[in-house]
Amino acid sequence: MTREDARALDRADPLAPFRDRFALPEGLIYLDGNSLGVLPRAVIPALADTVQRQWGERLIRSWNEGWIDAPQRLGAKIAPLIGAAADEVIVGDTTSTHLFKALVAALRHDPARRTIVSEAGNFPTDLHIAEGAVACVAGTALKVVDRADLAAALDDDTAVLLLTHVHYKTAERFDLADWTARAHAAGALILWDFSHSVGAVPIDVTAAGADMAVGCTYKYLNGGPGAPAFLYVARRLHDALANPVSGWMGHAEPFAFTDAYRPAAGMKRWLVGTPSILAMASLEAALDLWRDIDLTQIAAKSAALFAILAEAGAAAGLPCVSPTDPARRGSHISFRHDHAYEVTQALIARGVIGDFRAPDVLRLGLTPLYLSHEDVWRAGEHLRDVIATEAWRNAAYAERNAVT
Ligand SMILES: Cc1ncc(COP(=O)(O)O)c(C=O)c1O
Ligand SMILES: Nc1c(O)cccc1C(=O)C[C@H](N)C(=O)O
Repeated sequence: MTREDARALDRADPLAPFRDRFALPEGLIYLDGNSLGVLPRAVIPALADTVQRQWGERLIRSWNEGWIDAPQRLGAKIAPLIGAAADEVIVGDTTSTHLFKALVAALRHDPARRTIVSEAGNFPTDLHIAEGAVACVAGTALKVVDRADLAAALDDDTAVLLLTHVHYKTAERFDLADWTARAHAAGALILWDFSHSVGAVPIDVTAAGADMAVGCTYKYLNGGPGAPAFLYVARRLHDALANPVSGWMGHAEPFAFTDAYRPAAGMKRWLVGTPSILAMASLEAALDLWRDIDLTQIAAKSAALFAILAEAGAAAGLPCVSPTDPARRGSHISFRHDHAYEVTQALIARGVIGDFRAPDVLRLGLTPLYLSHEDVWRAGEHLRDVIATEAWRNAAYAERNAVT
């Protein structure tokens, strides 16, 4: 791949016009959109309006002018990105909180089933929250096994299988329909974490028959730091599952101010307390970008960007830990190196922002909406140079940051 080849791909790229809709810092090649997405330009006026007019002028009246329905309205905007119906998704809280609510609900669904099954090496919060959930439901347990042992771990004691669709470190992707069917064959529910797949790969929860899913919105959906997360529950389970964090926003009549809790119908029962409207406003403006986007174009461009870095990594002699088959991975590429931390820092010093995941992974996010093929080609050239010249052996690059 030459720079000219990359430029030719950019000229033919149907997603190229979206780049201008993001405030990309000058001179930076940003390969960390899988951790914190770039600021969409539309967020700036949307936040200004929310602060100055909605909060500043309309004040409390704004609750009746769009704020109170924001969780459902934003859920309906996320729904097409995961193949759900508009009324099957709600936005609010964090991914961690949604995981807790969904896991406890699943454990209480069928008291004869007492186990959560999940994967060793899953993103830590998923396992930590699962640990917390079983501690809250007497007689239940968490079974964490290697990926190769997951199928054998499912049995008639499994209440719920918790899987992260795309692995945060390696980018390995579970087959959504296949693993949903396996959980169902064992009589269990399935809960998917789409944090690394929503906006990165096509998802169809309806076709797969998935039960529940959660996901964060600050990565590929560019909702902003700490943007509210989403929860999907299949409509057939809406009445059957109960939110254990029974707050007033999930009440059937929050403004009746009654003492006793009575859950709302549909997804509204999964709400807890007052949502952060400023965070919702930022996310909503970011979600509106997705209205006209064809996810198959996202997948095709992601594969093309991956191929560029895979070639550069191979030329540098770096082992790639991400699957070679695009259908079996998400939208980042990870390489192994004994000094991956220092390599990451050396790249950052050159204006190529990726991240390090302990103990030895260099992770580079490929966000088709705002990266050009030429950006990624240039990142590949820097990577080759940092490895070939051993530029990473600079003592300054070994100093550890709090957030890596
Ligand atoms: C798979 C996965 N789940 C959950 C989270 C985060 O959860 P929260 O937004 O609650 O911090 C992340 C990343 O931060 C993640 O990669
Ligand atoms: N959520 C994050 C945060 O609050 C600070 C730093 C990084 C993050 C992340 O998103 C980490 C990310 N989930 C990962 O896959 O590593």
